[in-house]
Amino acid sequence: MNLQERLRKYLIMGSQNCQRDSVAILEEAIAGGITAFQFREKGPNALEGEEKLELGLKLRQLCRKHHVLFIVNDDSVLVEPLEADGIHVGQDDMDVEDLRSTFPNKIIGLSVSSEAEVRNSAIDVVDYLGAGPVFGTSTKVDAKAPVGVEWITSVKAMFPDMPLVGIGGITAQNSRSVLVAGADGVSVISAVTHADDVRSVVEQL
Ligand SMILES: Cc1ncc(COP(=O)(O)OP(=O)(O)O)c(N)n1
Ligand SMILES: Cc1nc(C(=O)O)sc1CCOP(=O)(O)O
Ligand SMILES: [Mg+2]
Repeated sequence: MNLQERLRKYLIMGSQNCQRDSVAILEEAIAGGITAFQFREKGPNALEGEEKLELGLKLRQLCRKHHVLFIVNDDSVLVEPLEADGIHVGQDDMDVEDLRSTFPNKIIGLSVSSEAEVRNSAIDVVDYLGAGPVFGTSTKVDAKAPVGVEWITSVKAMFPDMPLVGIGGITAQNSRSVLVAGADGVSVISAVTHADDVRSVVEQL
C-alpha cells in the first residue's frame, strides 16, 4: 500500500474527544477499517506527561498489531518513545525543515488552509498535506473559517503527486464530496468518536 492508500480513512483522536474508553473506540474503528490513526491528546481535559505516554503506548500497540499507520500530533518528543510512523504539524508548530532533519525517515504531515500558508511552507520536505477545515467544526476551538471542498481541489491541482487528506466537519454523509474533490483520504474526529456505532460509521466513510 502506498501512502495515498494508507491515509484513506484517517482517525484522529485523544481521550478528550471520547465519552468512553478511547482504547475501545480505537479497537472498534480498526474493526471498521481505518487505515491511519493520529494520537492527538490536546486541548481541554487532555492527558499530560506520564498518563499521556501510557495511553499513547496502548493506542500505538493496537495500531501496530493491525497494521494501521500511527502518527503523533505536534509532540516531537513522543515520536521515538511511541515508535511513531510519523508526526503531523500545523503552521504554528515545529518547523518542518527542522523536523525533517530530526526525523529523516519518518512520515511528516503538514496542515495547509490557504494559498499564503502554501507559499510560506517547505512543501518539498513533507510527505502529505492535511487541508481544512473543509466544513465547520466544533472540535477544534481555534479552527480557521471553513475552506470548502474547493480548497481540496486547489491543493490537489498545485501538488498532484502529494498525498492529501481533508479535515474538519467530515462525516459519513459528506465524506464522498471530499474524495470527489480530489482528496486521497478523509480525517475525522467527532463523527467517529461520538458515534453510537463507531464501526459502522467508519465503514460508511
Ligand atoms: C491530518 C491533519 N490535518 C490537519 C491537522 C491540524 O493540525 P494543526 O493545524 O497543527 O492543529 P492541531 O491538530 O495541532 O490542533 C491535523 N491535526 N491532522
Ligand atoms: C484537528 C483539526 N484540524 C483542523 C484543521 O482545519 O486544520 S479541523 C480539526 C478538527 C476536526 O474535527 P472534526 O472531525 O470533529 O470536525
Ligand atoms: Mg498542530
